[in-house]
Amino acid sequence: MKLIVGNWKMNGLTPALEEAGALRQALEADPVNARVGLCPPATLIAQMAWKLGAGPVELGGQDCHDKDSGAFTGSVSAPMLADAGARLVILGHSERREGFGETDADVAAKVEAALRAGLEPIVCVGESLETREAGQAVAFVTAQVRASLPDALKDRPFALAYEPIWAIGTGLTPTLDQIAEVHAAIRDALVERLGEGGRRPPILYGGSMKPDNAAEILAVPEVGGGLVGGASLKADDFIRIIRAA
Ligand SMILES: O=C[C@H](O)COP(=O)(O)O
Repeated sequence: MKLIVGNWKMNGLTPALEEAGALRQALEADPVNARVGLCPPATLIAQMAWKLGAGPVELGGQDCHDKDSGAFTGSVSAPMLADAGARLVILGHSERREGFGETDADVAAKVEAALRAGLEPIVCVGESLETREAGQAVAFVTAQVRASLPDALKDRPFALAYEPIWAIGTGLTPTLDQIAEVHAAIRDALVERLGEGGRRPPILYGGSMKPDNAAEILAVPEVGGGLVGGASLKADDFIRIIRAA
């Protein structure tokens, strides 16, 4: 079963709760064979949890601190996300790695915090255009996988997301062969890092996934779902991507 997760990033005020309600209604009226997650801004999680109830949409955060509590002004902890109603949390998104200087070690510490709070992490990796053009995409991304996943993930539910930075919000996407190549390499790195275990964490694709390209991307081997930014903001578009799964 594919996992399709919407990441609203820093978008969404109270009226946007209606989009979440519309998503729930559509999925209840016509259920899908997919797991669906939605990661709104932290300010909306608690209200959205009431709106979504125990329905088909799981809530997530977009980041968390690596400490459970303390003097960290402005930060949100993993227990706070869980308390508000989240079950998932996106970690290591390139907008955090690039914009806030998060290292692989920082991401690994946040993954441990998420697991302590009972959250399911979605760990993001992805190369810049410069790295891809230098022929280093696979080496770069697999190095991120090896360094961002702590031992604590063994036998715990989690997902990875491959998001080429140059495809995020640009309308550009890699070819299906390029997606297949990186996803296969991520799977190998994952097995090398954490062993086969009993589970097979999904590897999501993210970066300009839209209703009209979702089906072909989701059919690529080792693409276990999607991490959707812009196209998750409107329930109609997001539902079309979910149904493509
Ligand atoms: O987390 C989502 C990704 O950054 C993709 O964003 P996008 O679908 O707007 O390109």
